[in-house]
Amino acid sequence: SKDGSIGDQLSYTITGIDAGAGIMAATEEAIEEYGLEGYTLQTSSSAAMTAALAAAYEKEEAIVVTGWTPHWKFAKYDLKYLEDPKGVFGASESIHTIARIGLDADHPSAYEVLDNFYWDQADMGEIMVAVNEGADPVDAAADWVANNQDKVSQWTDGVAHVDGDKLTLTFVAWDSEIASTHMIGKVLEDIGYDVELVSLEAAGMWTAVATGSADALVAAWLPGTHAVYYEDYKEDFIDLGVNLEGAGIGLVVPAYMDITSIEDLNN
Ligand SMILES: C[SH](C)CC(=O)O
Repeated sequence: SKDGSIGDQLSYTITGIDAGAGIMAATEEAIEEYGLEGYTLQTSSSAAMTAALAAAYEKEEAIVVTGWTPHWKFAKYDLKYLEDPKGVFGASESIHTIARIGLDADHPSAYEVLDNFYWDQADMGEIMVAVNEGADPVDAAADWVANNQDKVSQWTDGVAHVDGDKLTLTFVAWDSEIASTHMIGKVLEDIGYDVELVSLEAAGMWTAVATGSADALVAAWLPGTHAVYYEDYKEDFIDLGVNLEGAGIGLVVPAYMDITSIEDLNN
């Protein structure tokens, strides 16, 4: 192609995020399975990845990132997932809510709201886009909750309010989880909890709930992406089920790149 091989254009680099994210393990597996000669997966963060994407897109340069849906990048840029014929990145994922053992006895109202929590990609997207456009996540979450009382009341109707009980939610600073965690934290505050949000790496997020040092997380990507963490801790938490469906992970490139499959990275 015009500027040497695809690998040359990409400097044989896949632009990743934080090391503990499941998508990073999946990408390492893809490098193996597809025999991506000479490629390295760059570890950074969700924010650094989106900054690199913006810079490349601006100059119509080649880039391949570890990408996921829902995410604001698909609204902002013309992007595509590379086909994954070997199915390394799995099929559709759901995001689950995970509670510590004992939460139902200690904080029944929080447990009930977390168990009821379910929303869709458009809901999450509203908060993600607002944050990407400069809003503080606390404000973007509060706006969404204020504007979506019909949906929120389905989670909170009939749930007893509390008076300042302390609650800790853990998450990883992925744009999707910044949105969901701030939102459900605001809902829990509105029924009286004093909510602390703790941002950790993926392993730390899971460990905190599994050891009971945190109360819950709404950031479990299953069945594939967080399978390792789910298996590690499966006796030590309560899976409250799906809070968002139709999620997905994979390798993502700008539409201007003339490749369609992960296999084309070897061209
Ligand atoms: C980056 S996705 C939101 C989740 C994951 O890969 O662990």
